[in-house]
Amino acid sequence: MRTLVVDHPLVAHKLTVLRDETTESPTFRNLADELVTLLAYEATRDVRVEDCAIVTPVAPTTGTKLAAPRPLVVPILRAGLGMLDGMMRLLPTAEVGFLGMVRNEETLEASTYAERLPDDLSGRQCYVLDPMLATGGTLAAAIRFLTNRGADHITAVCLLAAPEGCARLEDELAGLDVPVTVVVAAMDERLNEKGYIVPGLGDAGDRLYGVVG
Ligand SMILES: O=P(O)(O)OC[C@H]1O[C@H](OP(=O)(O)OP(=O)(O)O)[C@H](O)[C@@H]1O
Ligand SMILES: O=c1cc[nH]c(=O)[nH]1
Ligand SMILES: [Mg+2]
Repeated sequence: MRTLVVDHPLVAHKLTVLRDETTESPTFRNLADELVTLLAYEATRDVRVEDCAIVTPVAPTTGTKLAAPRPLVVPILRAGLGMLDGMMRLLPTAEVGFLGMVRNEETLEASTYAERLPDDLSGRQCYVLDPMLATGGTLAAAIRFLTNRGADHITAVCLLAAPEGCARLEDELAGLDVPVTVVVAAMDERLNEKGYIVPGLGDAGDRLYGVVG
């Protein structure tokens, strides 16, 4: 597994406002959207492309286009939905599949409550969107889900990660014969006793969409 922390002053600035507890949902949503577009630029560095012939107003030439099959973007509901538009801005022709997953806040185990994905992902490049990589349980399960269906290249785009979650992911994916890259705006210090990222930004889903009971 490859982890890429995007080191850029605009990312750092926007992330700082995002973390601030006084930042309200509308601003939080806008910042998450902008941050993802910045991360997407790095995350798509190895998107598959092929040559194509075109004619400019001056001369024929060989250009580059996204290769078939189209990449699949997979936001993890709920919080990953806040990253979808920002990703699609750079990959407007990608397909989108959905995975609904929730972490039990007592056991910290992730479970899947919804799925709308192609049955066959053979040969597909997948971009998984989830703002928080905390214990890593959710992302590990999502990656397993996609590779069990045949996905052969996974890039996860996250806003924040904890070192403990990255280590677990590395462990769980050790036998996997599929390249996995995690692109993240910042690697935080640690998890607290409740499995929250420190200093983090709190519950990403709640900050985007409000507290659910
Ligand atoms: O790395 P983990 O320890 O598994 O935790 C990370 C998960 O927790 C959050 O989702 P949550 O379960 O709060 O669902 P939500 O998006 O509906 O709020 C977050 O968006 C990740 O999916
Ligand atoms: O810090 C955390 C950990 C898990 N999920 C979140 O939304 N935030
Ligand atoms: Mg949540």
